[in-house]
Amino acid sequence: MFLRRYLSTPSVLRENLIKELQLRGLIAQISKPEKWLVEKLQSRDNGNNNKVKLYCGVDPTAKSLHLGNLVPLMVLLNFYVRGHSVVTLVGGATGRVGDPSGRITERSEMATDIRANNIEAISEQLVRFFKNGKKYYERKNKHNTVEFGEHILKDNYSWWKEVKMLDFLAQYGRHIRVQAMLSRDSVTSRLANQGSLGFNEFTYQILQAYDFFHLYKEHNVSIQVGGNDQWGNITAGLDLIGRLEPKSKELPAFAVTTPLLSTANGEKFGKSAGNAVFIDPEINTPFEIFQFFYNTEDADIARFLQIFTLLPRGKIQSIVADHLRSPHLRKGQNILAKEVTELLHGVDASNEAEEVSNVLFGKLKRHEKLDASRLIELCSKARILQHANKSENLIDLLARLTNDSKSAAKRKISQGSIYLHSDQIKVSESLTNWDPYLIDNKVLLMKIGKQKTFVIEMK
Ligand SMILES: Nc1ncnc2c1ncn2[C@@H]1O[C@H](COP(=O)(O)OP(=O)(O)OP(=O)(O)O)[C@@H](O)[C@H]1O
Ligand SMILES: N[C@@H](Cc1ccc(O)cc1)C(=O)O
Repeated sequence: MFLRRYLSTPSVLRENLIKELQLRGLIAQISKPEKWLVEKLQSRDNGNNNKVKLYCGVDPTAKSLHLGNLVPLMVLLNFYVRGHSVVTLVGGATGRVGDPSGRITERSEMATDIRANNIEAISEQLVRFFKNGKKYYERKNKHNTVEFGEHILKDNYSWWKEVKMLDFLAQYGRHIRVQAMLSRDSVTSRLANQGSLGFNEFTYQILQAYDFFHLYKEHNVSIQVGGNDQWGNITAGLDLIGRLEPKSKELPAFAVTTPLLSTANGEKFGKSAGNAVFIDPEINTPFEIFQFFYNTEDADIARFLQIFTLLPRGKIQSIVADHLRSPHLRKGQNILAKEVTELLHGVDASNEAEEVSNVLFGKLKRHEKLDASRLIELCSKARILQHANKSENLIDLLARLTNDSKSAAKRKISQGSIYLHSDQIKVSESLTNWDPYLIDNKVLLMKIGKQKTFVIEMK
């Protein structure tokens, strides 16, 4: 019986989860005693029912989660598809105070109605992320029975609204040590850089510490996951749990942090740095998510596949090996882009994004039949459809699309770098009638230079 169950378990479940996450590059730090956690998860992986509960929080400082936030959420997803329950927390209370971690300047105050909208939008995204993640994993593991955990959504305002300041100080104040608070990176780095730090931001760590304590005490949530900038806040929670909860001897609590995803010049990818790619399709379309990953450097393909997908590591190795045999075909980037778009927005959105990308980046076969209505539909969804009037001449259209001068447009034409219908027809300045080049008499594909193709609806 046990053997049968073991054999029908996806191979990925049989590896120790912590080791698996480390190999996937998803772990920066784990608090001690790491061995306890590894052994507990090992016994679950061996078929025992040893589940853990873990949580990750996000403050409602924007209307949407972004790709950086997905890194710790992918840790939760890896646990969830192995039957562990995960809690995601929206910081309705903490969002009012402002986390100083990883920031050199103070946060400005946010209007109450904007915060309320953000809480609602982020809560929906968190629910959708685990719903889509479940479907995604089921599609990839059709032949195995998978046991998912539970996803629970919380807003920390639901307990903070009951807490009275005097009671809190009397009951917990002595257990929160100022020396430890002063030594947290978020505080020392701000003060060292002569940045100002209000009492609100200084006390933020207490709020997050108490959240962990509350979830541990009331719901046995014993692991908190966050990006590595959250280490101080999470370990503040461990201190409080260790001081106040007798059961922490048998059920130790843990901090698990992920590396921070950064840009090529080392900046944390996120809202504060202003370089975030959001998962809300109203802000960044599925096509833009696809495009973001399609532009991954060769050296990052394996890393991103390990972090942002649930593909087994063996499969990732073979994808990368295949990619490196002919990197110019961008097969690795294409698989990465498809997988992440599918995980976030579903199979249809992912296929559509790939279709648009094939049109834009010249992967059309010479005689491939294109349907103008479908092009219009897909490209307007991707928000890249251009419009022109058939009476507009080539030079004006070109100058408008490239946001450049007419003389620059003329130069491009004389250099022979403008093609119609992707790269099939080189354009000369004498072109006056668009009709012979239109798809179904409606759509023009114009490629400018080596890279970019414009899809233009002609009226
Ligand atoms: N670039 C990133 N890489 C990995 N984790 C990240 C990244 N950005 C945010 N996170 C993590 O996502 C979680 C939620 O972060 P948060 O809502 O503060 O986002 P943020 O972009 O860091 O926001 P802000 O810039 O306003 O601080 C935290 O655990 C944080 O460490
Ligand atoms: N401090 C976290 C969000 C958070 C809030 C409350 C928590 O209990 C946990 C995490 C961040 O800014 O990224």
